[in-house]
Amino acid sequence: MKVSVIGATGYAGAELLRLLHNHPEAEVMYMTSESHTGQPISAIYPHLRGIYDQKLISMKEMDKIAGASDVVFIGLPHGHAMAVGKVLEGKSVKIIDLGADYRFTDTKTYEEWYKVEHTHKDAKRVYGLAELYRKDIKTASIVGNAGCYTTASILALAPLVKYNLIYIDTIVIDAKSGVSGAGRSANLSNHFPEMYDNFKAYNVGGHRHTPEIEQTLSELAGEKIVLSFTPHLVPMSRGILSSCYAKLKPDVTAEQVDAAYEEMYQNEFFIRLLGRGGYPATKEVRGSNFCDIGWHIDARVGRVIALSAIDNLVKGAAGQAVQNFNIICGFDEKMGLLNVPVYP
Ligand SMILES: NC(=O)C1=CN([C@@H]2O[C@H](COP(=O)(O)OP(=O)(O)OC[C@H]3O[C@@H](n4cnc5c(N)ncnc54)[C@H](OP(=O)(O)O)[C@@H]3O)[C@@H](O)[C@H]2O)C=CC1
Ligand SMILES: CC(=O)N[C@@H](CCC(=O)OP(=O)(O)O)C(=O)O
Repeated sequence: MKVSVIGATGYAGAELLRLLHNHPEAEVMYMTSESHTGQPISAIYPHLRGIYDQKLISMKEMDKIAGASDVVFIGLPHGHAMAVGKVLEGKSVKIIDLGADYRFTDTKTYEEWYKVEHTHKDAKRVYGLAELYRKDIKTASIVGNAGCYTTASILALAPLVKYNLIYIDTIVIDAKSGVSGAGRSANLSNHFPEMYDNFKAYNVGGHRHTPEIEQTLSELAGEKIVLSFTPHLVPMSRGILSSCYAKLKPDVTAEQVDAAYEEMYQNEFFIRLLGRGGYPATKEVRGSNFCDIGWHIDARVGRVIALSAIDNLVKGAAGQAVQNFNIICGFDEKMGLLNVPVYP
């Protein structure tokens, strides 16, 4: 399959190139950048030297890109993928957007949280969280790859919601991310002295991943879920650890909770269940497409605490995009994604 990467100079785009290099069925045709057009990608990312030395082109050359590609991956900041989607409309090219433009079934919610007008409202899109929407992704033309915090949090909570084990109005998510989650463009919070040896929450009560998590969990529950989500910035490069709390319904046993996780994920290669009492760690998934999940019952207060760890750039972005690519192309879902986590 011929693929191109729009926004190849971002952390997500570069990670995608790393994974595509190991994909036996993917051939990278074009990669784009607006600020480094004409330069080889390896001049921006020296770790790609000798692997990808082709020159970056502008996404203004979209006709050329579309003509040469079966699938276009988009790694642009939110608000920018819609324009690409519109240009590619009607062409026989599938889109996998790593940003948020195509993640919402209700574009009003997108506009409300992202403060951007949605200019491609009628696009038929599928939410790109493979473990839950695999069947729809198979035939999709536009996949809105799930977000990073959302992937970790939804996967940790889904069995509890699906099997009706918790009070859905008691969900609290406390998530922590490495700094690469904020992208490569520097802002003050990513500046080394601000971030290093520091640990802080941000966007409390208003992070834009809140409605994305609510959208999927509500679909699973069959009723509207609202929840609290608090993200934190941790001084590490990669990784997300999500700690999710909820009140268990009366008489729900620990064994029922165990059975829910096992039943829901028994055939999911990328979900590694650490079981009741398990402690996932970001380093144990680093560089891989795995999502590790453990859960605990705090019987004293009647709560379940589900913990999940992912690499934000892999299962939270580029790896998930490749998983979705495999699904829409009819390949084995694991193709190009069998790399072992990098440890220590
Ligand atoms: N980082 C992560 O962990 C995750 C990121 N994502 C999503 O992936 C997308 C890319 O994120 P990430 O790689 O981290 O971001 P970066 O800031 O690292 O990269 C952004 C990319 O977009 C391009 N770009 C920036 N502004 C514009 C613009 N105005 N017009 C056209 N191109 C532009 C840049 O190219 P140029 O060379 O031209 O400057 C660069 O290639 C975002 O939507 C993000 O939300 C999703 C999940 C996780
Ligand atoms: C640490 C950090 O800053 N993370 C980003 C979220 C990651 C991201 O890129 O958002 P999407 O998954 O929606 O694409 C943030 O909180 O804005």
